Amino acid sequence: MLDLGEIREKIDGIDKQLVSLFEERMALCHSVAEYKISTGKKVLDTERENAKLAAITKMVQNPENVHAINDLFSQIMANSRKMQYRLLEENGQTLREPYEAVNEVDKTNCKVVYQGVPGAYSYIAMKRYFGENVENFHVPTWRDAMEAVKMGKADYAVLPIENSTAGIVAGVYDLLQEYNNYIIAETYIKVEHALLGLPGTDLDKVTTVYSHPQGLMQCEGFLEQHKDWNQISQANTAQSAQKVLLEKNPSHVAIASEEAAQVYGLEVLKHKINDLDNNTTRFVIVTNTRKFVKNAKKMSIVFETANEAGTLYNLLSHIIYNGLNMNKIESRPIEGREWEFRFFVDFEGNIDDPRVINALRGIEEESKKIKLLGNY
Ligand SMILES: O=C(O)C(=O)C[C@]1(C(=O)O)C=C[C@@H](O)C=C1
Repeated sequence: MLDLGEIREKIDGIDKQLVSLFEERMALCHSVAEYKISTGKKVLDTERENAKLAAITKMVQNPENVHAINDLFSQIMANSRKMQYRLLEENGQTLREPYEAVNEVDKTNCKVVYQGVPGAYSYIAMKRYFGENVENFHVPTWRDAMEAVKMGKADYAVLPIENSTAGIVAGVYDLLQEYNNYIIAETYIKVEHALLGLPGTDLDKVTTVYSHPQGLMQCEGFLEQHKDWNQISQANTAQSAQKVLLEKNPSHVAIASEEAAQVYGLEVLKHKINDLDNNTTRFVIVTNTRKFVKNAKKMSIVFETANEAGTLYNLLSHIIYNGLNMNKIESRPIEGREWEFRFFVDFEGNIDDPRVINALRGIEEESKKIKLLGNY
């Protein structure tokens, strides 16, 4: 019977040599970094890495180890690159673009744009974030809102980005990628649908209910009790409320927010008729300059990868290596390129934190394209 203690002692001896050799290798990579700092040569040299892996594969004696050794050396070189990026940044060779640090979002002297009509959830998000009296206007589409911010017609846009039950608002993700507008803040609004009607509406006489398809779906349980009602979809919930007001027909009702009842002078016939209690929408506040609040804690980036095995894993490794907590990843197809994707990633961190700087540097160097969407 082999003695475990003895075997472990041998393993310890080998590990000692591995550590010492690894440190020797890293010291050489420091010199490589110095060379690259003075010559401007790129850190990632895929040709050299591939040649290295091929050479190493040839040295392996037991074929069983080929895969593991390739994996090991890929990791060793990845660590070498991460160390080199840190040195480059420390030597002032930064790829960072300047930004303006502000203490807080100026909510008083600004004009805000939102998509939809008064009483819509974007309207509610705007009022809750900027206050009741904020100067504002509304536009028909999210793109119009982005455009208004880009052209300086509004200082900020309020856009829905995800809902806790329905998932992401893909169109807004795509616009964030397309425009050079930046997220400066976010706000969460609990979606609470109410049943609205003309003052004095008799529920027994209702024939028709209007709402956005999501609104109808989210109140399925309530509508089950009124199977005889005609459910008619509208472009948004607030518009449904407006329709009830304009039609002046007491047998027509709408599912919308209580704010919409206020805006359109309707009566709340039933409060909180949504099936789930935890239905929340996250909104982002977007502006047209690279302006971030000083104590910002969340980074949002988007990057594109080559369609090759392991690229996403390698890019995310920069976030993990730097000890940053990644809390979201979404992929969206790249227009005009079949089966190629860009990835939207959120992680915790501030743009001035050296760990964030190092992670962004690594992704910038090793992805096809990266864009900072915001730090908020
Ligand atoms: O030889 C280089 O150019 C290095 O930077 C060293 C090294 C390595 O660790 O072996 C690291 C990164 C490059 O992609 C290739 C190789």
